[in-house]
Amino acid sequence: MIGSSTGGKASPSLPFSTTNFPGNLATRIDGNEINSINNGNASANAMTSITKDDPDWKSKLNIPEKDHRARTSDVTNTSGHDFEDYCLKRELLMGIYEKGWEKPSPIQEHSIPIALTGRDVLARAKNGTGKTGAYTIPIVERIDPNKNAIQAVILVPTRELALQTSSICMELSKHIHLRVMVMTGGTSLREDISRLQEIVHIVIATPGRLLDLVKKDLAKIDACRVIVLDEADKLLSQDFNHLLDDVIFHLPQDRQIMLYSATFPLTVDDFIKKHMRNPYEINLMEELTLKGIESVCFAKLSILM
Ligand SMILES: Nc1ncnc2c1ncn2[C@@H]1O[C@H](COP(=O)(O)OP(=O)(O)OP(=O)(O)O)[C@@H](O)[C@H]1O
Repeated sequence: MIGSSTGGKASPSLPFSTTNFPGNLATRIDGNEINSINNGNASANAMTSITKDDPDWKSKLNIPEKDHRARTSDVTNTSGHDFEDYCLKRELLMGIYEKGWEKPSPIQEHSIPIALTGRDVLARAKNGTGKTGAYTIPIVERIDPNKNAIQAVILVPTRELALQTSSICMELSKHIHLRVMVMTGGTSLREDISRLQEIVHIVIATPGRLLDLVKKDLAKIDACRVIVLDEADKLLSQDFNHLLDDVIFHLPQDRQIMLYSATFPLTVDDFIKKHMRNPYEINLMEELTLKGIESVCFAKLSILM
């Protein structure tokens, strides 16, 4: 095992402060309400004052108050990229800036440009360093809102993480007509089935519920070309491991797989070898700084440790 798990999502000691997270819907509304949100409405209202070619669009954004609290080097030690460097849609940039994110964090700098190319990604970074943005930004960029199909699946180990992730995803895409669905165990299956009759572009799910709906042929993921495993170490633990092979089996051959985690224990190796193709590796953990070293396989590192 390369390192030990640092536990779940955001906590007060994490590199980015999280306490004033402006739109933390996950703490205010439950999954069913999230499921029914239509980002399109927010978009229609907000877009009336900013036209597509408006050169002053940035100055008209509704930017939250700046957070002046101290941040650790995990998030400040960047190469100086701007979100605009990645040629993202104007509407997505608006969502990013209105979330209060001025510049990409290191994991976002490493991940976004590669993920945008469709290549598989294997990323290791501490909790709270912006991993969610590192994969949701390229996913939102590549979704076609006019196509009525599940185009991306984000798998997480718990319902709480699914809700947190969906709230970030919806905030970032609030100016785009995207439909995000949370699909987790412990909720009404019937409501999920009825929600699936409507348009869904992005599914954020725990593996068991997703697989259940896929096997019943209610959730169709045969056109889904991107899958993310967030907290991949937990998803590929013995509890879930067997489910993941099954989920991947239902995806098209031509798909992108991205793994994000603070740790990559040996249990992840099998999955990487079996399903991933020449993944681009990112490792931002201090004890394994790989700056300037290319193609170092996590598997080899784990043997050395
Ligand atoms: N580029 C950015 N600029 C400023 N704040 C950011 C940026 N990216 C993410 N954040 C904020 O940092 C906090 C932590 O981000 P996030 O939850 O994505 O981290 P994470 O690495 O996914 O953590 P975990 O592994 O615990 O899920 C959130 O409040 C998020 O809004």
